[in-house]
Amino acid sequence: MLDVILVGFMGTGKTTVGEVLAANFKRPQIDLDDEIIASAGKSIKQIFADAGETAFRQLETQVLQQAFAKSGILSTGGGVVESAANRQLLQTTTIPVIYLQTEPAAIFTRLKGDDGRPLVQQLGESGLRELWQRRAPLYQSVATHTVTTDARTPEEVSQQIQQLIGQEVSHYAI
Ligand SMILES: Nc1ncnc2c1ncn2[C@@H]1O[C@H](COP(=O)(O)OP(=O)(O)OP(=O)(O)O)[C@@H](O)[C@H]1O
Ligand SMILES: O=C(O)C1=C[C@@H](O)[C@@H](O)[C@H](O)C1
Ligand SMILES: [Mg+2]
Repeated sequence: MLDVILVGFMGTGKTTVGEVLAANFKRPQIDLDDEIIASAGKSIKQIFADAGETAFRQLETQVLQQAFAKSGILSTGGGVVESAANRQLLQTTTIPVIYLQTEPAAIFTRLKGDDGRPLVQQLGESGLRELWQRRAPLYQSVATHTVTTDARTPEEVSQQIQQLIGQEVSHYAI
């Protein structure tokens, strides 16, 4: 069974925090973007270039559904809430869904120079800000908890999540 699901905009730290939680809990990490890359046999940039965003979203829904049969910490991709079917899955699960919330300014600082996220290149700073505004209520609509990350390190964010989901890291001593 999945322990926890991380959602949030690009650059909020879902992959990074997922790694910390997986290490602390000694559980596997499942990263949906990595699952998509493995399933397609190419990078996200290449999937967008070859098949477009719609095809990418179909793959994303497939790997999300498959992830519910797995065990561990699930880091989603930033656009997982675009699909109503995905939102319904996230809204109806009993697994805690944590929204990592980060203001656009901090996200831009983190993603400056990033070359692996096609939407960062396509949309630029103002387009990304609009996308952030449009998606914010969608993340809220699927989340059981919200953690702000702007002024927190990934380790601090992980500690906060562990407190929220009621598990002490010492129970899982490394
Ligand atoms: N709390 C944090 N403070 C500072 N930098 C961070 C924090 N969390 C993540 N980062 C940095 O931000 C960048 C993006 O992080 P990460 O890849 O984990 O984001 P993501 O939410 O998984 O994005 P995506 O939706 O594209 O998968 C990385 O360089 C990472 O080191
Ligand atoms: O926010 C998004 O739409 C995306 C986020 C990334 O995690 C990747 O899934 C991809 O770059 C698209
Ligand atoms: Mg990620």
